[in-house]
Amino acid sequence: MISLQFITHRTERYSYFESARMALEGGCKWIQLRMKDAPLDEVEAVALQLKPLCKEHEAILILDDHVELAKKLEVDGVHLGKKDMPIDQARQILGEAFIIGGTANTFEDVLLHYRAGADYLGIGPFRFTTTKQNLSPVLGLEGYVSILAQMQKAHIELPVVAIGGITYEDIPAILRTGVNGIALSGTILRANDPVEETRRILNNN
Ligand SMILES: Cc1ncc(COP(=O)(O)OP(=O)(O)O)c(N)n1
Ligand SMILES: Cc1ncsc1CCOP(=O)(O)O
Ligand SMILES: [Mg+2]
Repeated sequence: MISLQFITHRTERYSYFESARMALEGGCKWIQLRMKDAPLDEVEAVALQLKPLCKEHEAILILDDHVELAKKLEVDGVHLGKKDMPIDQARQILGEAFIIGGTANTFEDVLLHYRAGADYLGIGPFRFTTTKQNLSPVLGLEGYVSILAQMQKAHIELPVVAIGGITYEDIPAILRTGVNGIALSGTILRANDPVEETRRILNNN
């Protein structure tokens, strides 16, 4: 079964909590609470609701961007990009027990995150997506092949999660590039039945 990280996103149909609940119900074991532009107190309220549910499902809960909140709420970790707190600074605040993920679009990004002590990398975008503004250049399959080859040459062994515009049909080919997992938001949230779609993704990959 693949390693699947579900990333929450604002939709007309579902609340952040409901979207994460459906992914968990479908068997997802890794939730990233991403509430772009939401006030911190709202992120805190949803995270507090989600934390026991993730525990019940034996799933990891990480927050997008909010290092201090992750520490305060004792969730499992954070995901940080170029515009967020640097990973080495986050590590000083969170210590070794928290998971810290970093966004990469190039091998140079990978090197920086590796040296700063990231636990995993979210590499993307695979293709264009409207889930995130100000996207970095699209990587396609060749982008993953190239970055993973450079990582291997440099003996950098960090788990890689592919992200950005990934559909159900894309998953087998992306996994064949050697990435360790997939992060999805829209593909699950746009499905008629997000619980079933999560199950279908997990059971067939
Ligand atoms: C798994 C994963 N990979 C990449 C990202 C993007 O993070 P970031 O570059 O900080 O952009 P925002 O998500 O904060 O808009 C991610 N969140 N998760
Ligand atoms: C957060 C993020 N970072 C790069 S692409 C992306 C969005 C992923 O969502 P989707 O699977 O809907 O494209
Ligand atoms: Mg960020």
